[in-house]
Amino acid sequence: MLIETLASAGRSCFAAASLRRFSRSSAMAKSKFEYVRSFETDDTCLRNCYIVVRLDGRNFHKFAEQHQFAKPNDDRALGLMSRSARSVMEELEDITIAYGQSDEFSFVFKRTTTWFKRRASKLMTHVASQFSSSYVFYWKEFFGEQPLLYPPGFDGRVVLYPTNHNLRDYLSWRQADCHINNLYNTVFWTLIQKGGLTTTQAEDRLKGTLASDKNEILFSEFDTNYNNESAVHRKGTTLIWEKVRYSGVIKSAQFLQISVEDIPSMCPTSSV
Ligand SMILES: Nc1nc2c(ncn2[C@@H]2O[C@H](COP(=O)(O)OP(=O)(O)OP(=O)(O)O)[C@@H](O)[C@H]2O)c(=O)[nH]1
Ligand SMILES: [Mg+2]
Ligand SMILES: [Mg+2]
Repeated sequence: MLIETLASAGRSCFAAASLRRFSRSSAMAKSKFEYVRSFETDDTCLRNCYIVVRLDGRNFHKFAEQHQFAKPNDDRALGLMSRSARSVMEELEDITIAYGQSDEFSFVFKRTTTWFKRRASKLMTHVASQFSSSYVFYWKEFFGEQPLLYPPGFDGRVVLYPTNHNLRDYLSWRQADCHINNLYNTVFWTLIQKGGLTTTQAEDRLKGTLASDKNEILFSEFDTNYNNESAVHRKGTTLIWEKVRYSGVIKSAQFLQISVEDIPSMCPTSSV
């Protein structure tokens, strides 16, 4: 077996290395292979910037179909995304805000974080792996006996924002994306599920319509006021730490689920 061969080779290397330790000075301890380290590139994130890691589900269009997600929004899937994001915030240091919608979640690290020496690849991979393993770990809590058919994956990217204004605009941008998609999807699926249209007919009906037209279709044809739809569906989910007092000492310990617009009033401007 290849694995066994490598393992026994590893053991004899180790024995040889131990012997050499007695015969060579510590200055000589570096192996001739050490130079390969210099191939690693420096990916330290610029100081003073907010580090944002955004994850997005890989091919979730297919994943949602195969796991029969409700259309346009599946509360089990959204709950599982938020639960996984909570696990990331609990396990990893210095994340102050997380914002999620659909199959994506953004995590905002403190400006001053020195976690993993601000190395982008370390931060991103820790967030992605903690999130992915939590998604699988907590699956049953949200989907019960419905089986997870294959392991889901999430891609990650790191973006730096130098000012509070930029960070707020970033979060507003993701929330605007949520709003635009959700309004479209809500009307689209209403036309199909309640109006009896085919997907092609619904697409044609919505071609070139503005937000006001979509609101009007919902209101006049289906007696639905879009503003009364669930806030989580319209605005996404924001997780922040809530400061709570334990015997006189203030600690950040609980999660609040709030709307992005409420962030400025909940956090001091120096940190957001
Ligand atoms: N039915 C349903 N589908 C969902 C829900 N949340 C996410 N999705 C699906 O997930 C997709 C996410 O979109 P994208 O991230 O742009 O596309 P993707 O298929 O994941 O492709 P890549 O991200 O490029 O890998 C949506 O288009 C939906 O098909 C949900 O609550 N219900
Ligand atoms: Mg995706
Ligand atoms: Mg997405």
